[in-house]
Amino acid sequence: MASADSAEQLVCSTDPEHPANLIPSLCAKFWTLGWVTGTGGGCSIKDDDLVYIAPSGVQKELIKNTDIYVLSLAAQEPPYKHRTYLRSPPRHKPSQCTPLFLAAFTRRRAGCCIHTHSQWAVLVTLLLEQDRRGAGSNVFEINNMEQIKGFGRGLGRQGNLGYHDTLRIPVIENTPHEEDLTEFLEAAMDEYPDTYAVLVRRHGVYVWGDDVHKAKTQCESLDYLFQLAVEMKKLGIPWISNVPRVAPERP
Ligand SMILES: CSC[C@@H](O)[C@@H](O)C(=O)COP(=O)(O)O
Ligand SMILES: [Zn+2]
Repeated sequence: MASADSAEQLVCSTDPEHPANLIPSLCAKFWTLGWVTGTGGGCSIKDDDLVYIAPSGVQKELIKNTDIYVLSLAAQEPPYKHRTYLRSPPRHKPSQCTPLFLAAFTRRRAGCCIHTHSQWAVLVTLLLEQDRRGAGSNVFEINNMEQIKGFGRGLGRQGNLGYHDTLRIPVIENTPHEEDLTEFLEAAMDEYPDTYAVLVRRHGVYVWGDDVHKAKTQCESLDYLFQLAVEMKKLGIPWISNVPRVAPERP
């Protein structure tokens, strides 16, 4: 661990964009959306080699910068089960989501990963569970929706998805302990190399992005689409439609 002074400096900044300040302010916003309620959910930010992590089992909307754990990614050994920290506040433990956040940082070169317990995400996994008819039910698919344009095409690919593209978000089964989700999340990342999110059945969703802005806007777009999908299901409207690709004729 770093000396007490240097460990403090890792989280003390007057810059609101500093990760140790951003995690508390983002979590406070996410709480108002019902994403991190009752201590569930959270987010983590990677800045160069440093990873900033919230404490476990605390009210996420009340976190302070001094509650934040910090580790050096380069100093960790895969599969990241045993981790060493540059800054480790003694009052708590680092988030149980840490190995899942690290999977997004190492496998997807993400700069930020958000985990929500949004009820819309959970409902989508329940609807897919009910519809289970073969392998297709382990993926959420939707097309021909403007908000799909809020998603990147995938790691190393330029631009965003188009209106007619199909957005696919894989679903993994929940496990009794959060850390045990890691290998299933990694397998879903391998199977869907372009995805920026993985749903967890009856639990929530992990969403990441190249930076905080992209992770946040993709998470917002996804939550919008999950809510829309639940309402569409109630109205009997399919998530995949065959809207013609030709532009309508001008009047
Ligand atoms: C309401 S408890 C939820 C936890 O088990 C877990 O799913 C979670 O999202 C948050 O874990 P935490 O270790 O508090 O960061
Ligand atoms: Zn969770």
